[in-house]
Amino acid sequence: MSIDNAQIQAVLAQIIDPQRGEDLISTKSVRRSVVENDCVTVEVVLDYPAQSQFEALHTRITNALAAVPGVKSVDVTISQQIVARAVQPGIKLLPHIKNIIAVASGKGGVGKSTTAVNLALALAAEGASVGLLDADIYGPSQPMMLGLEGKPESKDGKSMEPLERYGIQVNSIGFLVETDTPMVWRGPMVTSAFDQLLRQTNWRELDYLIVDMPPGTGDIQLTLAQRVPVTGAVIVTTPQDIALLDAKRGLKMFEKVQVPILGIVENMSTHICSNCGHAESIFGAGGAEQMCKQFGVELIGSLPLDMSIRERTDAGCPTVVAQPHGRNAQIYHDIARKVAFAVARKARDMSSKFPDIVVQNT
Ligand SMILES: Nc1ncnc2c1ncn2[C@@H]1O[C@H](COP(=O)(O)OP(=O)(O)OP(=O)(O)O)[C@@H](O)[C@H]1O
Repeated sequence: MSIDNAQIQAVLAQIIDPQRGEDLISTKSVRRSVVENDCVTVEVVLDYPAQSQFEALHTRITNALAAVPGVKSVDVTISQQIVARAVQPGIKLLPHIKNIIAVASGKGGVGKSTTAVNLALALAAEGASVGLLDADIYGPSQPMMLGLEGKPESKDGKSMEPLERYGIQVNSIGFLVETDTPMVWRGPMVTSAFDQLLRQTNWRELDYLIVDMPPGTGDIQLTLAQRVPVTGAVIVTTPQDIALLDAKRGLKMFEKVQVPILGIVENMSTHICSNCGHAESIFGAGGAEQMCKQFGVELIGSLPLDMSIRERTDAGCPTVVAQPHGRNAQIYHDIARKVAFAVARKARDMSSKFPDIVVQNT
């Protein structure tokens, strides 16, 4: 008796994507399945970056299908395709950038830039095309965190080429001004500098652009959140009450401009003693979790206050590349996965499918 495609689909519906906890059929990951003369061909396309998981998934699918009685051969291909998701109503996507993710914090110094750079590197490590825009106009730290110096090249005198490091494209206000120059920028100047960095950089086909936002929730941040097509925001906080209070303000600001919160990262949640490894909640515990419950958002990761994070990041080699198999890198990878899932769960962007409507008096 020959086998049919319904049997194959039924087997695929039993295979759970371990990253996601959902089966391959309900996540619409099976792009094509064909049975010809009892030979099975299956094409799986994941909508989030997961290159490191391809091999294991390939083996599982192949073994499951090969075990179906009557199957002569199995040919499985796995790839990933990240698509542009919907942004705030009325704002158009930027060319060459599929998804912009803002990394924000209500308060300065909580580890927003450290989280942003490690998030960008973790997404890139899974095969995504990633850019990092350092919009922290008051204190750009990405050049130092990535060990990058120099100015972006300009081929036409108008636009800039992003710099590259560890496989990600980068631009920062820090490349354009002397880093030790005190910057007393007024609001409108800040937003125009940000606009230039965002729109005049020749980003090359990005799946994700991670934007390291300036700290705070004032007019500048609000303007940025309003005029940039943002897929979602990640809010970084520390466990102290004061930081949480500011993080709540940040959360409300994004809600106000209809930018969804993809998750909250609690940084410096426990202190790890570098001598004995003892963990202690010196800034308090449970605050971020409570805040997430209150606002119905996900706590997507907690990083300890760990000297190695500061040492690596401040030395220009962030944790995800410096210690890729370490515990902290795994936490950043986990955060990146959750961010990518949250993005993938959003509706696709359809604005490019509609023509611009021009109203004319004739
Ligand atoms: N989990 C951590 N453990 C130890 N040190 C950390 C951790 N996270 C960040 N740091 C260090 O804390 C300092 C501040 O971090 P970072 O610059 O990322 O904060 P920020 O919120 O972006 O600050 P700013 O408001 O100035 O932009 C840096 O020296 C960084 O290396």
